[in-house]
Amino acid sequence: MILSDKRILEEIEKGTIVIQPFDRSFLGTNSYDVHLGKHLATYRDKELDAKKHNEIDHFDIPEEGFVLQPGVLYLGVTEEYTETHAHVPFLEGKSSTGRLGIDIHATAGKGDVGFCNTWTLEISCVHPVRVYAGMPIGQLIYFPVDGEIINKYNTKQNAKYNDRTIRPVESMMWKNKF
Ligand SMILES: Nc1ccn([C@H]2C[C@H](O)[C@@H](COP(=O)(O)OP(=O)(O)OP(=O)(O)O)O2)c(=O)n1
Repeated sequence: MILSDKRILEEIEKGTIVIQPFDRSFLGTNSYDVHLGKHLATYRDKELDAKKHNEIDHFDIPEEGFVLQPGVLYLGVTEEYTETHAHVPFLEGKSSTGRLGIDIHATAGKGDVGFCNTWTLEISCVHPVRVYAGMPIGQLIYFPVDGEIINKYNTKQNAKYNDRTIRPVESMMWKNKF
């Protein structure tokens, strides 16, 4: 089951879903459109190491937009700060971004119950493509959860991505024990 537009509005009313800023016109039939924040980042090193803290360089998308290049992983961020306390949020692409050859996440679209933050986007493209801050980039959909949650994401010790930020956050894989 996926929450309908009416159910998303009800959950926002209750405070179990928070989307800031919120604009009613961005609500779809069963989704909410999120927008590309102005902050992007790329990894500093050409070769990444999953065991190490790979540093990123931040930069802003200028007024005239920024041309994404194929073969580069860009970390982006949603303009929207979200909280989801009772449902599982999923970040999905939009058909219109997909049709421009833009991917907005690499393998991980699922959020956790209790996730409270902006969403980091793992952006890649097929063609060089100019993107703009504030453009619609993806959509959030919400699934009800079956069963009680023992570890909410915001209380879990290893909730690595719950510190509020307006900039994209690099991989914290190095915090995992392996
Ligand atoms: N493209 C994405 C996908 C998810 N998230 C957020 C929402 C999730 O609640 C949180 C953690 O996602 P995962 O559980 O997939 O990540 P990890 O398992 O790597 O991290 P953790 O150990 O913190 O669960 O990151 C995000 O910002 N951008």
